[in-house]
Parts: sequence; C-alpha cells; structure tokens
Amino acid sequence: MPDIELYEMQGSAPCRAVRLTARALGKPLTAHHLDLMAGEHLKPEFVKINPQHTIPTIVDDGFALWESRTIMRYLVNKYSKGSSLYPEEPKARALVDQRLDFDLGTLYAKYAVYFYPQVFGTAPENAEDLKKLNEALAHLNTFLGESKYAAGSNLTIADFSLVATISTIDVSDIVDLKQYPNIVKWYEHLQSSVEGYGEENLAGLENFRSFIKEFKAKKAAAK
Ligand SMILES: N[C@@H](CCC(=O)N[C@@H](CS)C(=O)NCC(=O)O)C(=O)O
Repeated sequence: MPDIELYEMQGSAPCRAVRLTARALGKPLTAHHLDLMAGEHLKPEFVKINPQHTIPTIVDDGFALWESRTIMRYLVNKYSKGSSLYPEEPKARALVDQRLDFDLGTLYAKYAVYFYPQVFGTAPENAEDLKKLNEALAHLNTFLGESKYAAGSNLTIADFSLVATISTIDVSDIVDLKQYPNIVKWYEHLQSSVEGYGEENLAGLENFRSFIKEFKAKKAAAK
C-alpha cells in the first residue's frame, strides 16, 4: 500500500493536527510542500485534486480529502477503527466531535478573525475581536477542568486539533495563556506526553515563530 500523500505547508496549524494523527496511527506520509505565499495551491494540478485549494489535503489510495478534522476522523475510522483516539461509544464520540467543532467554528475561527487581517494584511488590532478570542479560550479552560485530555481521560483527535490551535496562539504572542491555568496544564502535559509532538508539531511551529518575529519587527519599524 503506498504512503498517504499530504499536501501541506510548514507552520500551518491544521496540517500539524493531521500529522499528529498520522503519527499516532503509525501511518507514514509522503509530504508535498506548497508555498501558499507563492500561490502554489492555486496551480491547476492542485485545484484538480482539491477545488477549494486548501491545505491540508490528503490523497489516500486515489481518494482525495480535505478539512483537517474530517481527515483526522477518516484516518482513525479507516486505519484504527475502534481506537480510543476517536471512540465509537456515542456519548464519548459526541464529546470528541463537540471539541473538534468548537475548535473549527469558535476557537480557531476567533483567532483567525482577530489575527490574520493583521499578520497577512494591514488591519489594526481590534479589541472586540481579541475579547471574543479570550472568551473562546475561557470556554476551553472550563471544558478542560481537571481533565488530562480535551475530551476526558483518553488522548483523542480533539487533543491534536486543539493543541495545534493553542500552540499557534501561543507562538503568535497575542494572549497571556497564564490566565487559563487548565489550558496551560493540559498544553504542558501534551507537549511532554504525545509521541512525535516535537517532530510533527514543533518543527512546523518554529517556521511560524520566525514568521511572527518578522511581522513584529516590521510593525515596530513602521511605528
Ligand atoms: N478548516 C480548514 C482550514 C484550511 C485552511 O484554510 N488552510 C489554509 C492554510 S492554514 C489554506 O489552505 N489557505 C489557502 C486557501 O484557502 O486558498 C481545515 O481545518 O483544514
């Protein structure tokens, strides 16, 4: 069976979440790096695979799929059905889905609305949008409570999705995460306990860190 092909960009949070999942399942990936800044994702050969031209996109034995959380569910369903990474018991699964949907529709969305117009454009900081991001973080802090993992006592794909988002927010240096002690505890625990966290997540994250450093230097110089 050939490797799963992953179209990705280093530093992208949803791509890191997919990598963490593949790593946990022991599935090797063949990576195709796309430079979004250079518009490589808009080339006809990639648009043919994913008309929405987003990364991550996988091609598994000829089957193309995108949306990181859909990819994560698919990978567990296909290669490790019944795994506690995406439990089958309805309530346990619903809890994982709730965390994944919360990340997609609320946490990552609020981060993107607040930060991307500044970092990829010229928009000023917007206090109202920052407040909404903090509200989402406060919700995550509440959901986590004393739990070791995002959706209860086992590691699940919800942890991979949320840790990709939280590490991106952390590196963006826009919020003091210390205000959210449950998030800090969970984040530190994941960093030390998830196999491959450093390779699959931090390598890409360092790329993003350099990008943020450049952004801050340009912003300071423009003042
Ligand atoms: N909800 C999607 C978001 C994917 C996404 O927007 N990826 C960005 C890079 S991080 C992208 O591909 N942007 C290029 C485009 O939308 O054309 C997921 O989780 O996979």
